[in-house]
Amino acid sequence: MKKQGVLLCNLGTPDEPTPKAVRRYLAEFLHDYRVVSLTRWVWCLILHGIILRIRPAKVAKLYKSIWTREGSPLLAITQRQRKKLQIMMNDRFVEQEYGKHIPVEIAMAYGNPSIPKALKALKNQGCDRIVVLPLYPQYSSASTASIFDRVAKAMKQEFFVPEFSFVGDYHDDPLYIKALADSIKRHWNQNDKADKLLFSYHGVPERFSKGGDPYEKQCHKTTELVVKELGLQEGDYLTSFQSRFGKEEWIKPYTDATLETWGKEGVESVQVVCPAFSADCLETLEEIAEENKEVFVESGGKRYEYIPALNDDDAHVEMMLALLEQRLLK
Ligand SMILES: C=CC1=C(C)c2cc3[nH]c(cc4nc(cc5[nH]c(cc1n2)c(C)c5CCC(=O)O)C(CCC(=O)O)=C4C)c(C)c3C=C
Ligand SMILES: [Fe+2]
Ligand SMILES: [Fe+2]
Repeated sequence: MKKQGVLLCNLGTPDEPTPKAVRRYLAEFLHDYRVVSLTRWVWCLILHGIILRIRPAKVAKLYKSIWTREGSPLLAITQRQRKKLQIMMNDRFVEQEYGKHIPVEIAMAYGNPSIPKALKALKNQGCDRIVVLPLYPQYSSASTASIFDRVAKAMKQEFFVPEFSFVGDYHDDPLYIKALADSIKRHWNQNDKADKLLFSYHGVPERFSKGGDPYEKQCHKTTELVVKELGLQEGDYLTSFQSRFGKEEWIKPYTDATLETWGKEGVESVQVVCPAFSADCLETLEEIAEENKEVFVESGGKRYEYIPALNDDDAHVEMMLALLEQRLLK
């Protein structure tokens, strides 16, 4: 029987909220062809000549505003998810059924802890079968597939490649949908329901959808299933896309433009949930909770609330456990 291990992956984050650390992180991230696929020499000129000279100082300030005593929220939350998942697995999974204890490691596609290091840690614990769970509910080539590439690259120099099982997406998983819907209901119990519920997902270039990336469709499906569970009617909610980067067209409608229109049209209150993010991070805590609040209020809106990501909620970790149970061999 094989010794199995689990690798939880997320996108990555700088080691410190300083221009130097942010530059290092962005350089690794933005060199990935899955993320930006312009002709290499053209992109390298833009990236090294402009972006990596200007963006790190600006973005480091934003990271400083969300940094915690445990470090970057994205990493701190992923560490908490790992800890809870390991405890739940130890409690629930009968060791004899799976051969041996199943270790859980975390890794980031860019920055630390790196995918090669985490895979080495699993290998050192004797794992010869690894389930990789990218914590991206909706598949995208810029997120999920880049993890696939990095896992494969880490194995390139190895004589022995373990057996891998790779989770592609869980955008319509019933436990994920229920956990999301319950988190929204919880928010409604603690704060009154707003005029509108905005489902804001990380955006990708339009080119992705045209090329066959199912991300946009999967985002709409997630919204459809959650609103069904919540009993919302058309007009009560909308799906939008945030975090635009660069000059090309990204999938629409844009989150900021939607909030501006709603504010101007007299919508008084809005609640925003970000189902593409399994952990709170710069894109939710700063862009959504702060920047976009300003957009809405300055356009005439009165009440604006961000509904936190599922983070290390029990229901979220239970969902991870169920996804793994479907893939771990007995
Ligand atoms: C350059 C284009 C980008 C694409 C395409 C993209 C897709 C994408 N990203 C996430 C998740 C996250 N992105 C985060 C930050 C972030 N994203 C981009 C660019 C693209 N993302 C940049 C340049 C940054 C860094 C911040 C900045 O400079 O603006 C994060 C947060 C990381 C953190 O440290 O908190 C996450 C998470 C997904 C899911 C996705 C495709 C669907
Ligand atoms: Fe380069
Ligand atoms: Fe991103």
